[in-house]
Amino acid sequence: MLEVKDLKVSFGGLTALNLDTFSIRKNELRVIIGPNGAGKSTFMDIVCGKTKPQQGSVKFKGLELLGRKEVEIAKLGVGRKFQKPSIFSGLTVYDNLLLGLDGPKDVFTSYFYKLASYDKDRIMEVAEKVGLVNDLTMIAGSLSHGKKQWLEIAIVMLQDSELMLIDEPAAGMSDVEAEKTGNLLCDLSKKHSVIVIEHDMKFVEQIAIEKVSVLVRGQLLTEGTFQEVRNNQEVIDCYLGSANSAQQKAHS
Ligand SMILES: Nc1ncnc2c1ncn2[C@@H]1O[C@H](COP(=O)(O)OP(=O)(O)OP(=O)(O)O)[C@@H](O)[C@H]1O
Repeated sequence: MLEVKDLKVSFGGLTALNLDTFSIRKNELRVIIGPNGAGKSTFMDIVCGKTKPQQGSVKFKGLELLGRKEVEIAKLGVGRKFQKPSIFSGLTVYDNLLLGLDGPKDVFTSYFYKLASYDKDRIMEVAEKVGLVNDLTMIAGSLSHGKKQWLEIAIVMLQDSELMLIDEPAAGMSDVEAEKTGNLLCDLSKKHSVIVIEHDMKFVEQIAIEKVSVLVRGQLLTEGTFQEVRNNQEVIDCYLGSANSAQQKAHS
C-alpha cells in the first residue's frame, strides 16, 4: 500500500528525517512512536504532500507521490488528520461534515450543493460511528476537545481514503474517550490502511494490534509488536526512559 525509500528532509541544515525504508500493507494499522522532534509529523507531512523532501521515493499503490500536490494525493486516496484539530470552528458539526464530503470544496458552494440522499446517509453513518450524531447542530468550536478530534477523524472517514494518516488522535482525551477512539481506529483498519502517531503508551498498547515503528532523531530505530518494542533496551533508553524502567522494576 505504501512503500518509502531513502527519504531525506532537512530544515535549515537540521536533518528532520532520514528514513531508509518503511512500508505498510493494505488494511494494516501501524503505530509510529518516538520522542518529540523525532520526525513523525514530518513523515506524514511528506506522505500527504505538505512537505517536499530533498530526496527519496514514496509510493502509494505503486504510484510515486513525491512531486504531486496535496489535493492530488488526497484524491488518490491518502487522508490526513493533523495533530491540532483544523475544523471550521464557526460552522456546525453537520456543515463541517458536509465540507468533508468528496463534493464541492468551498463553504459557499457546499451550502448550495444539492445533497444526494446517499451523501446524507454517509454523513449520518459516520456521525453515528464517531458518536457525534446528537451534536450535529452544535457549533464545532464549542465541542469538547475529544469531540473535536472525533469530528476531524469523521472528516477523514467521509473521504473514505484507502490510507489514513492520523496524528495524535488521543491527545488531551480522557481514558474513556481514548479507548473509544482506539476501538474506532481498530475498526477502520479492517477496511483501510491506517498510520497513527501517538505518545500515550496506554493508547498505543490498545491499538498496536500489528507493528509499532519507532522513530528516533529522524531514523527508524526498530519495528515490532508492542511487547517487543516496549522491551527493547534501545527504545527504553531513547524514548521510554526512566518512566518505563521504573514501571518494569515495579512489576518484577
Ligand atoms: N516546517 C519546519 N521548519 C523547520 N523545522 C521543522 C519544520 N517542521 C519540523 N521541523 C523540525 O523537524 C524536526 C522533526 O519535527 P516533527 O514535528 O516531525 O517531530 P515529531 O516527531 O512529530 O515531534 P512531536 O512528537 O513533538 O510532534 C524537529 O526538530 C522540528 O523542529
